[in-house]
Amino acid sequence: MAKVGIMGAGSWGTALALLLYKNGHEVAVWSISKEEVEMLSTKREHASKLPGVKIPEDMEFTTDMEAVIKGKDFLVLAVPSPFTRSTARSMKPFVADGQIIVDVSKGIEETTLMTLSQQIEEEIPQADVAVLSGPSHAEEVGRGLPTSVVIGARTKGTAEYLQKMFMNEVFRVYTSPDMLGMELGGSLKNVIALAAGIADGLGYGDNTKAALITRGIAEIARLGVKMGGAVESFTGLTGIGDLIVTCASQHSRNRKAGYLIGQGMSMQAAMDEVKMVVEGVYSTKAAVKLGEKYDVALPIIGEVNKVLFENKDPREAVNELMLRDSKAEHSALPWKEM
Ligand SMILES: NC(=O)C1=CN([C@@H]2O[C@H](COP(=O)(O)OP(=O)(O)OC[C@H]3O[C@@H](n4cnc5c(N)ncnc54)[C@H](OP(=O)(O)O)[C@@H]3O)[C@@H](O)[C@H]2O)C=CC1
Ligand SMILES: O=C(CO)COP(=O)(O)O
Repeated sequence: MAKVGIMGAGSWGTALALLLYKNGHEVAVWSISKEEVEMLSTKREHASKLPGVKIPEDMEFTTDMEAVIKGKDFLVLAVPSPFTRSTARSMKPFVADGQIIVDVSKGIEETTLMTLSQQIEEEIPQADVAVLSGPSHAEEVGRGLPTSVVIGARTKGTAEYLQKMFMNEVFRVYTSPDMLGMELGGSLKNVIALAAGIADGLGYGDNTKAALITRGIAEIARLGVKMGGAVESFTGLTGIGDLIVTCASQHSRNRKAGYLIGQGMSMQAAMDEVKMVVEGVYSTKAAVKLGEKYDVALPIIGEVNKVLFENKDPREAVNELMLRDSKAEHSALPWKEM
């Protein structure tokens, strides 16, 4: 049995707290919000985010960060990506040398273009930082539906230790040394999921969605491989796997926000309506900057950026994608000389 501290009591933090508790670990959860701590401690259910999922009486919720960090075998960081750096900075004084922090959030910092693990390593240099990613909606993990994810870490030892801690008969965990590829896949898929939602909101069909998913992963992999990620991370659970679930699922916040935008809502109104974090909105600008920095064409991401931040009509964005210069799908094989 391990002692685990969870930082963040939103849907993902709570679902993972329950999973680790069921695996026999002792779990304490920190939230920045007094109201959230009070609600979870008394109601023993996250009614708005994980309705119907009971929280055990002996799972502690608190705003006391030090108490949740000190003496824990590992920590799980599950706050929205715009708050990863600030939360890590507040955690730093309490984190022991070599203490493991598993980041489970998905995003890229717009100003520095750093992944979340890079930000945490910068803020808490004494920590052993790992990541968990893959197709895993909290609503389904909370209900114990079969799910597969990947743990990425600097060392095989940490990855395999965490694999053992998280894995059970409905939660299958693979390991990977490619933290960069995993994190790029996890954050960039949210931008494509916004596009898929927009297409749904416009009333487009399955053909459109399949094209967005397929050309979207081509974009993500092109950039990710150029940045040093492994192609297998983009063709695996943390790439195409997470992209499929986010573009297709009724649970996806990014797809839902995109849907509302496709129906005519402004970006801000759509985010307010979703009520939970819509990470793709934050990752879009960072993705555009990464495309420029690494000189990689990102046509779908570029159009999402214009729809979100330049009030471009989504129909016009789709038209432009359809009418780009004609080209070959790929150049993996040479043409035959006739
Ligand atoms: N939900 C999911 O299915 C999955 C989510 N993820 C990722 O996990 C991360 C968290 O998502 P999720 O749990 O859904 O988000 P939620 O919106 O459900 O919850 C976020 C939590 O962070 C808290 N919070 C708000 N502001 C701050 C702050 N300034 N500092 C620290 N904490 C703050 C929120 O408190 P309050 O409620 O008071 O605002 C809430 O407890 C995201 O990066 C997401 O992409 C990854 C896989 C699955
Ligand atoms: O990353 C996720 C599932 O793997 C969650 O996606 P959303 O944030 O769009 O709900």
